[in-house]
Amino acid sequence: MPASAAADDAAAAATRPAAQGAGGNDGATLAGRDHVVVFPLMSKGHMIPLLHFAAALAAHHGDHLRVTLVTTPANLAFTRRRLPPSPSVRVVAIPFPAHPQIPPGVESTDALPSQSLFPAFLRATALLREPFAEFLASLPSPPPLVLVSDFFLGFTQRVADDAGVRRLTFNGMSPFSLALCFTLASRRPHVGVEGGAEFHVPGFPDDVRITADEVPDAVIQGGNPDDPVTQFLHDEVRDWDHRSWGVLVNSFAALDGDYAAILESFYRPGSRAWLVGPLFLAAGESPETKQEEDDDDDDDPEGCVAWLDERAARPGSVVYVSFGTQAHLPDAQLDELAHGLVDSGHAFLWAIGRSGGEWSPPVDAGGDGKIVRGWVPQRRVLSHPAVGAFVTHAGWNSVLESLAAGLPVLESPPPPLPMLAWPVMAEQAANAKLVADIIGAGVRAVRGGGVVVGRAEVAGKVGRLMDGGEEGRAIRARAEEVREEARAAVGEGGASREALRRLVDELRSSYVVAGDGTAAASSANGGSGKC
Ligand SMILES: O=c1ccn([C@@H]2O[C@H](COP(=O)(O)OP(=O)(O)O[C@H]3O[C@H](CO)[C@@H](O)[C@H](O)[C@H]3O)[C@@H](O)[C@H]2O)c(=O)[nH]1
Repeated sequence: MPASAAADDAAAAATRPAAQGAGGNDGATLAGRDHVVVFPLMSKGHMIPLLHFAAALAAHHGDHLRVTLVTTPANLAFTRRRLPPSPSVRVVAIPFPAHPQIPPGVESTDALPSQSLFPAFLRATALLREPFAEFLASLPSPPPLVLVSDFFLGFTQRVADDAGVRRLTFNGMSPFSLALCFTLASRRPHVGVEGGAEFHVPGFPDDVRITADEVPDAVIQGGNPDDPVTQFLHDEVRDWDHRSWGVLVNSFAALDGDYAAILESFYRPGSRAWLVGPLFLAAGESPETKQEEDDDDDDDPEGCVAWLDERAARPGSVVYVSFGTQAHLPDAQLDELAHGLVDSGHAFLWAIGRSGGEWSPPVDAGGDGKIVRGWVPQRRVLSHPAVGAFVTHAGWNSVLESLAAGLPVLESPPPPLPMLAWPVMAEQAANAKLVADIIGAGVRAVRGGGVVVGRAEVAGKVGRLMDGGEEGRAIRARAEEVREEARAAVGEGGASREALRRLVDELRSSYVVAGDGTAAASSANGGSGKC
């Protein structure tokens, strides 16, 4: 273990001489692997689902598996709050590497002073390779059953290979969006297609048609060799991610499992996509949800729930607005959004976070508009009866949380919220397509390179969702069906619960021990197969 690493408890510091190695290919170490190491990217949209994955393992496999969550010191408090107080789960912190462009103490993407520092942040995380390898080597024998790590942490594949440990990659996206982004990036069917013209994506169902302005930014940027994130992915991720033993996916078969096979085709032969979500439901009653019930002030520093409680007498009267933890809108767009919300005539709660910077609203909504720059307990907000619609950037966690709002805490939650899906960056355009056109759980904001969505569109679409008309009712009914499918997926015998059980079983049986006690398989992650 690195000398400077902090451990959650004394047991976490258990070490063994490096000479015993973590290679794991001697017969004795192959049996009895019961340790899962989880290493999320330090970015809320990526961390939260993996914390829920750790909680799900503890809830359903805690009697025979141990989980170690790896993070950095400034993320410890956030991490601990979301993990169950189970003896089978512990947290280890590795110091965040010094980097000339990243201010000391900034260890999560949402704390970056500017989104332009995201590439530098990623470069800093790549410096965790050595301390992480030391940590893995310090673990007592036998080596871990699996390393579950974010795809941005490409070095973890190399460390896992060296240690003889299988690696599951996780990037927080849905099978639909991953399949779409990978196919567009490799086959490029969008190239040369004029503005509004529809085209077919190879391998996708015939009735799924895409237009050029729906192509996710991640694909557009990926085609630009000067883009610093593209360069990082090229240098540190691409050749490693596709060698993973499998892909952990925060979705469920009934929602977009049809795209899993396309996704799998981009990984080494035999690699499987494991749909075990929605992870916040698979985690069950976590400390997080219990805190939610206890009205924990730390999780609601701005008093959002109390503000909504004051409006509880008018169910469905508030629009909730959030663009997640990474998207930044230009001031001109924030102005139009503010005007549009006020013009809609509905009360709104807007979680603007740090992305609001120094911006101040050009219109005064009086007591009917609350703009919040601190943390918002989003899952509580989404299930609050006063809230009637969700204006969202369509980050995948937000989409799932909206579709399954109210679960698992409320037995009979209010109808899920119709979404105005307003993609800003990354794969969000694909999520918006799924939400609005394929699932039918919302409508989309018109987007397009640099185009500001105008106040009239905001007011009009919010009005359509809030005003109790046929469209809003149909969307709610569709979302309610999806919520029941999500509930069933994580329940006893459900597709996601079963996938988690099979994942654990297959990982165990994948470490084959020959009759003489030696390893029958020498490559933990299936050789050098690169797509
Ligand atoms: O004040 C806040 C802010 C965020 N959240 C939570 O933070 C998460 C945010 O995740 P998400 O909605 O997916 O948005 P991003 O943080 O923007 O997510 C990034 O990661 C996602 C998963 O890979 C991608 O889908 C997005 O495009 C990418 O921007 C959700 O669980 C929210 O509930 C809160 O609870 N309170």
